[in-house]
Amino acid sequence: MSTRQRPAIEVRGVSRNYRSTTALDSVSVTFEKDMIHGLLGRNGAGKTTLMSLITAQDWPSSGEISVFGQAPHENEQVLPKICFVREEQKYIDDAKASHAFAAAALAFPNWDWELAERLKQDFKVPEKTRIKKMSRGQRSAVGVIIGLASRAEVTFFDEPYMGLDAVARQLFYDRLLEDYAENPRTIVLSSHLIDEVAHLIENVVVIDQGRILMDEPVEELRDRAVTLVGRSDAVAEISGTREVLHHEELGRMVRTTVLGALSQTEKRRVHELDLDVVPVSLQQLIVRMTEKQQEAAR
Ligand SMILES: Nc1ncnc2c1ncn2[C@@H]1O[C@H](COP(=O)(O)OP(=O)(O)OP(=O)(O)O)[C@@H](O)[C@H]1O
Repeated sequence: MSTRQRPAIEVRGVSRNYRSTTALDSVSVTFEKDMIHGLLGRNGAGKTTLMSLITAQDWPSSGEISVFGQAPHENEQVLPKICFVREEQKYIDDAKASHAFAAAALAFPNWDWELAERLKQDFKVPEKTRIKKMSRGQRSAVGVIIGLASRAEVTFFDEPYMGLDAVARQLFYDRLLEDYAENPRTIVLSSHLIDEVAHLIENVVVIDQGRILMDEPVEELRDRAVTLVGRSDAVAEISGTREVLHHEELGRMVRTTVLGALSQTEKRRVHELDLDVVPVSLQQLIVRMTEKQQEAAR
């Protein structure tokens, strides 16, 4: 028998049709337990729809979803384990941050007040302002705090950085990693800022026009390409006939990203030629791999 544990989330053949739009087209994907997954895709790709279905805020037109082996819809055993942080979260009319946190504390059994208080200071969330009157960034901070302090076994962050400035975004990434290290759980983060979340995510799911285009561990993805920096003739010797994903010229120096890992012989040659091998930009890699998949599907 396999020792592999069952994924936290299983989506099988799920479609969601709106009148004239197929937001999800027979999607099958799993999200492993205790991992940070990146759910990436262009505007309108179907990310929010997929997250809404898994978190039982919407019903699929067809297909099956299970979270910890159970259908999440109207399931009181599963729903307290799921937290969904999204921009257009509705709060009761006069709610202040403290009211939203109190409601979350009731909804999520693992809620941590100490963490919520600390994050409230970190993000400088105003005490007395009603959420309705808060700035976009302050409202995002309230959502992020609920997502982290709920310590839900499955947490979805749908582009949580909307309106957050660079400092607040970094704070969110840092606090997420710190808390995840101490309390591993299943986190799905949707984002357009691929390079910004690249160091956080362990697995990448790319969705496009309602279909899954890629589902792969980040480490494996990174090994698919290499970026070489150095003299143009030396880089050209190694890049040879490989497919170039990206190329920049900086005077006599070039920076080229090519598909395919380096062989041992090539690695030695790279050293002799005094070339630098730098980590690949996940954004470039995903954009190019996605284009290739789309070309192949045509
Ligand atoms: N309630 C709805 N009624 C009609 N069409 C909808 C509805 N919700 C989503 N759609 C459509 O379904 C598709 C997927 O939308 P979705 O919000 O899931 O995309 P997304 O990947 O989250 O996009 P973004 O990155 O722009 O937020 C889009 O074409 C969208 O217009």
